[in-house]
Amino acid sequence: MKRRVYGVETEFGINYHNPDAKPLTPEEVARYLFKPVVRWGRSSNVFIPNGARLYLDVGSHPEYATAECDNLLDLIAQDKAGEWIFSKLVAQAQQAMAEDGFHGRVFLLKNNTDSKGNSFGSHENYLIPRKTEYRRLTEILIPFLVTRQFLAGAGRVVPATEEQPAHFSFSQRADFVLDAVSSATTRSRPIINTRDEPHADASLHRRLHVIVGDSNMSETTQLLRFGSTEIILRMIEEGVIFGDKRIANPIRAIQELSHDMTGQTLIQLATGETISGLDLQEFFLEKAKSFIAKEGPHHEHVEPVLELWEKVLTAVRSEDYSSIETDIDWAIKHKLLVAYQEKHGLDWADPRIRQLDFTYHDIDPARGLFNVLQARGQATRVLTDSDIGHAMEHAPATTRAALRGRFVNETHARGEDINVDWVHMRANNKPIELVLVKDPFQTESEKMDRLIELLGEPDPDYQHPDWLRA
Ligand SMILES: Nc1ncnc2c1ncn2[C@@H]1O[C@H](COP(=O)(O)OP(=O)(O)OP(=O)(O)O)[C@@H](O)[C@H]1O
Ligand SMILES: [Mg+2]
Repeated sequence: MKRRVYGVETEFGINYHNPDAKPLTPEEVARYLFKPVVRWGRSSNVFIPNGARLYLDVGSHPEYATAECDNLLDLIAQDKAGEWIFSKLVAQAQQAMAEDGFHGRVFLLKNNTDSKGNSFGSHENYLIPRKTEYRRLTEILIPFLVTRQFLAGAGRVVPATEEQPAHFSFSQRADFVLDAVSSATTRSRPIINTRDEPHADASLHRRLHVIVGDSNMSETTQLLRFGSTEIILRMIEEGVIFGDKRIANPIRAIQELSHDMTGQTLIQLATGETISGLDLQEFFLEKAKSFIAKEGPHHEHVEPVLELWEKVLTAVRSEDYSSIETDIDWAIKHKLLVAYQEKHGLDWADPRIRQLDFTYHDIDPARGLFNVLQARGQATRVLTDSDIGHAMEHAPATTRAALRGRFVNETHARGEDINVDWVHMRANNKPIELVLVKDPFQTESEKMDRLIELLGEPDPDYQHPDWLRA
């Protein structure tokens, strides 16, 4: 596929610091967070004007799933827009709680594990042709994903256990992965989830669901994460021969590699061969470079992604991270934590260091440590603030999300009761069939035009609530 549809889902962690006698549970805090959402959309599971889905599942991990994007920068902007929307919802929740006599502080964290050892995800979705042989795809993709943590891990302070002292690891998520491929997302927590829900014409397409990734704060890291994976997918689809790189025990490998910051841990392949994690990832980079040299780049971000990919592997190999300490989440975090340790004479086991790890992921623009570093120019960007503001209010223009965005805008401006999912849109009180958009690239629909005409005049005073505006 030269033009691909992507989407990313983020589950956020909630922290509540509670000075009151009667504590609020994370579930109760989540309910405060979603009050304005329910007021606006009559549900805690809504599609918003930028085409994204915002919802509160069982438990207390609010989720934001971006609209379908066909361009990496759109994808990153749509994902960041989710952080900005939730940060407005946090401020509103904080106020509503204070009015009810609760004086704690709410923190929404875009990370993948909490202090109690729970894990929550960041799921990537890639449109792939149905004809791609799925088994071959997973056999190539899993060794790539097991070693992708060098490129896109968000870094984690790992508390001491009986076997190991406290230390820093590449990945947030690696320790919680339990399976290579599976159709369950929570129970077995696989690298690739095989549940077959294409949200598209199933005879043509499949939606590849990668659930092993860390949530990223850094825009540059996101570019490398999604961009490198997309290049590998393209190569698989073009029939590039990778040889047999299956890892004998992918779960053990992903965990061991995460904890060795040299990248030199040896892993055993199914063929019996052993190879270091770094050499395995380097193999994919070299393959990608020669493929692109031969075929040419298929979109404008291919070359920058390859350059960044090489830069990161060189840095890991030299164990000198200075060339990537503004680009890659784990390296940005590592630099920050090491500087703090040196200044205060602390080690990895100190609870203050662990706290800083969490605070790195706080989505609050003024309080979150990543956001503070970025504002000071210590994290490189691929977007501007106005790109993100735009993505809060506008769906991507080049996928069916454009139709969904238009539908949500037009119906809310008329107070219509609606029903929406990734492929369907319906105004419940209008006697017209639902609009069905199975093609993720479709941006026009006559049926939608007719439906909107039927709706009559919009309320001239209608405005989306503040949390949906930049
Ligand atoms: N055909 C498609 N190809 C690739 N990505 C898609 C396609 N259709 C939708 N997406 C993306 O897939 C994601 C779906 O998010 P959603 O949270 O609804 O996931 P799910 O896996 O269907 O369900 P759940 O999270 O409830 O288990 C969104 O980011 C969306 O943009
Ligand atoms: Mg989801």
